[in-house]
Amino acid sequence: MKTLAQIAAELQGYDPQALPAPAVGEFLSKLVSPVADIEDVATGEALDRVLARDVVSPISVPPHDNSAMDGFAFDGSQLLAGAPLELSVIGTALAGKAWQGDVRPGECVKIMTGAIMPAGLDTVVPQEFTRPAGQDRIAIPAGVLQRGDNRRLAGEDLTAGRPALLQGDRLGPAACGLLASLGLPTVPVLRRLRVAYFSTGDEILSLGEPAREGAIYDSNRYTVRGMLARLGCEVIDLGVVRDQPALLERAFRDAASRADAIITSGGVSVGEADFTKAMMKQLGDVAFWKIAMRPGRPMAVGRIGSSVLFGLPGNPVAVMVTFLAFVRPALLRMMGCRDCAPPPLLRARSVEAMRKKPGRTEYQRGIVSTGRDGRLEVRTTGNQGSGVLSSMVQANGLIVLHHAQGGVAAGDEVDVMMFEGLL
Ligand SMILES: Nc1nc2c(c(=O)[nH]1)N[C@H]1C(S)=C(S)[C@@H](COP(=O)(O)OP(=O)(O)OC[C@H]3O[C@@H](n4cnc5c(N)ncnc54)[C@H](O)[C@@H]3O)O[C@H]1N2
Ligand code: MOO
Repeated sequence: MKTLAQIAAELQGYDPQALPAPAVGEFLSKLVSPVADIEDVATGEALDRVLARDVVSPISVPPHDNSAMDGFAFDGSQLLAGAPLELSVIGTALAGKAWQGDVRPGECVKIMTGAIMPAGLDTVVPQEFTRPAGQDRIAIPAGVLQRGDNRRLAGEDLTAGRPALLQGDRLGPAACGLLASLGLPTVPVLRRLRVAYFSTGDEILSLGEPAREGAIYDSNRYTVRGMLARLGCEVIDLGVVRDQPALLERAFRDAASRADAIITSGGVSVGEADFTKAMMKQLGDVAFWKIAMRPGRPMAVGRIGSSVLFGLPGNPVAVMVTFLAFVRPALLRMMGCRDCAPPPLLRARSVEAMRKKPGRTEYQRGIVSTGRDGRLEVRTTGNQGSGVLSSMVQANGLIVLHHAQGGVAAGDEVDVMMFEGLL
């Protein structure tokens, strides 16, 4: 386990007081490492879990050559360019009930989608391409078909003995279906990541408490809980912790004893009535960053005991932006994922001008839609204040104005990080 000082020494030009946003990901990737414990779970319960080992196909899928269409199977070597073909229908192959007999030249077998191809046959003509040509006979017009059409080959999806999924794959719905197609009732996965969260601040109210002057309800706890749930993490919700050393110490110690990662919100800036930073410093190896970005400028990172600490700024939008850009990729790495990159960027035409100075990364809340010309366009949600949580509800992506980038004119293309389904 490297100390923060060791990681800092490995990074060129590391300055915690003016950290470019791209350097944050690099730092965090050196700070965190994947969990090691493996458990078997039922395939039906494996959604969002991370594979602990490669899964080698025990069988081929599909197990036999079979038909992709309802139609007639025949030996495609009889197809001659420019010529129609007439065939006698000598039997029927059903899905789950194969045709067993011999099929000679001039003959075909009626076949259903998914039925095993009769021996020696390699081509299927869909029913609607044919016309009747007398008792138990069909005609295939010239030019509608090529040899091999509408036949699915054994093993074309998965081949016995080859890896079907790789260690570190995060199991989405398709991967769960794939495991089931292999007949695997259980799958080895890494244990779920345990993440503790608490909000700090004397002005923060929990739900159920009566409103009072100067106080606001805790929203960060709910956004963080939701974002962690989307990642498939086990959430240890420690609620709101008052700004008192004894309470903060208890919360940090409790979190560190139970969680792989601790996320907090608030108390990482330069405010006066803040014991949060002091307690982080006292209990752990923690750096206090000023990131050259907006929103999400102040952030604390490090370790308390063996737990990784992400001390997010208090502003509700800053919490979500820093989570998406930095915490989520770091947690994915801790979960053992092969792919822990931040969401990919896509290009969209900005319908409005945006002011921006080079020297920091800005994440503006954007609404991406399809323009009249069929191309993607993006508009901002308006007020970009980092306390305006409604902007995150309206937005479907973050417009990323990069570190070195200046202002944007209406009509310019910009990068957008889509977050639908992630946040
Ligand atoms: N002199 C400076 N002041 C500030 C700076 C700075 O660099 N110099 N940075 C600003 C930025 S940027 C941010 S972000 C905030 C971060 O401050 P803290 O992390 O110390 O957070 P707090 O002061 O506790 O709260 C900030 C803001 O967010 C609200 N908040 C906090 N927790 C919650 C919660 N759980 N649910 C909803 N809202 C919450 C809180 O009431 C404050 O309004 O500092 C700036 N100031
Ligand atoms: O972290 Mo702050 O959002 O830049 O207000």
